[in-house]
Amino acid sequence: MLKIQNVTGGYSNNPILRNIDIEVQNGDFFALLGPNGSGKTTLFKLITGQLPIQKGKVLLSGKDISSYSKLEKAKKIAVLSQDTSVSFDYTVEEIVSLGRYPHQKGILKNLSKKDWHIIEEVMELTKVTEFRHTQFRKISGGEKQRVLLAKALAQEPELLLLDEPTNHLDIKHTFQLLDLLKKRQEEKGLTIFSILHDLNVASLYADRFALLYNGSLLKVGDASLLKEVDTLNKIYQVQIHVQPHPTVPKPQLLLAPSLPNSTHSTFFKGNYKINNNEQFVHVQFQKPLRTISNGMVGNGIQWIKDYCIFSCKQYSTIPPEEEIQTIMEQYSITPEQTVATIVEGNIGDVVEVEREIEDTKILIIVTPTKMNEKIRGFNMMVFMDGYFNEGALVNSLLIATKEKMKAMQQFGMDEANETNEALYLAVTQKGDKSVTQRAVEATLREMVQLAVKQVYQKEKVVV
Ligand SMILES: Nc1ncnc2c1ncn2[C@@H]1O[C@H](COP(=O)(O)OP(=O)(O)OP(=O)(O)O)[C@@H](O)[C@H]1O
Repeated sequence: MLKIQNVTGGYSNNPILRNIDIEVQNGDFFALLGPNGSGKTTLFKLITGQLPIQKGKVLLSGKDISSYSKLEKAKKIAVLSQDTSVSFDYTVEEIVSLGRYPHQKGILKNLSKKDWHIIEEVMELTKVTEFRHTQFRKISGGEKQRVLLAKALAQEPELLLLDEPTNHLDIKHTFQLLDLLKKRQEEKGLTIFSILHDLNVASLYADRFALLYNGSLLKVGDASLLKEVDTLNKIYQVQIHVQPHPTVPKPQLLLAPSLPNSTHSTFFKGNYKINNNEQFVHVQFQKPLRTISNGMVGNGIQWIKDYCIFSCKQYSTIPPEEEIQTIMEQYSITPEQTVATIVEGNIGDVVEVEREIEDTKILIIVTPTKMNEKIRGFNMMVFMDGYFNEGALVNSLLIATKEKMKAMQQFGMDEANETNEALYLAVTQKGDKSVTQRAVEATLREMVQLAVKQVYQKEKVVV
């Protein structure tokens, strides 16, 4: 549909953009990304003919774009730029009807029945019908944006060029506008080429992406381009973390403030305290840790400061969340960053095991759940002072579980024991990213074994 071939160009003799090659396929939603000043608007202007191309060419449906007449071009391309100013004092409806101009026939260029049908349809789609008779200058920036989109759609273009179309829009209208464009793309095969600033929004809607940096094309590709964190960190100069969207199969970026980040905290020494008796264990840290857990409250992956296990004689019919809330109130534990589980039986004394491997400190806190003075299960909290990605977190969780089972079997307990056991694994996310997972794994195994053994020794269980 649109082929940008080795294009160089810019303002007078200053070629802002150099050797740009981009191909936009028929029916694609293509997002042009890049930081401020990277040349996105300049490229836009080179395509629309507002700026002369110094080298290379732009092809539209295989034909040099400069060989199209103005009217021919207007039948194929509609442009929605950032400039929402309009020279005359038109009403909204008049502006939208201007979009039909390239299709009007005859000398008088009157609007036909079909033209009116399309005008009504696009005004409905963009939700501007209600102010159709209002002067364009009297509506808000976001409403103007929608009216100009209606005008662009009234043109019935094959290709829609958009320069940051969501600039003036709030979240609701941003998503409404992009939903509308996506529908138009899917139902009518509209090809969309849009400058977008918000990488997460771009990820949700676009099929292909181009990344401009300093006037050069850095990357072209599908959504996996947004997973190239090192490239994005470099060109946007912010700390970016990528993660999958929980319901849409697209990546989403999380940004971190560039505040001083201490390499390693000394979080084990004096930075946590343990309260423990037969009814509960409460491990409290001064700062939250990224935690993966099977808690009844605060489960999944969350930032947690308070790690609780409460005991009960027998599970009641009250939902555990409510029961936990009551218990937490009783002990004055705030619920904001808390993970908590209720287990059946009494809670035994805690055992703490601490190690350091390759600069990563690991602390394991284990408590047994007991019934009739017999150990029925083990609750385990693993704290690690280092950076762990999600794969490493899941892996560590698996190792801790497996090793606990093995240790329990060595002491004659079988896994058929149907008690609820708490497993919390927490990391500080500080320090060097390249913790050698293998070394951590081996240490973790040894620590879990030791912790379980010490619980048996403490509880004076004879094997
Ligand atoms: N009219 C102009 N005359 C000369 N240079 C210009 C002109 N407009 C922009 N530039 C320069 O061209 C470079 C690219 O600007 P451009 O507007 O294309 O960037 P952009 O990627 O669209 O940025 P933004 O995200 O801020 O809109 C900038 O260095 C800018 O200073």
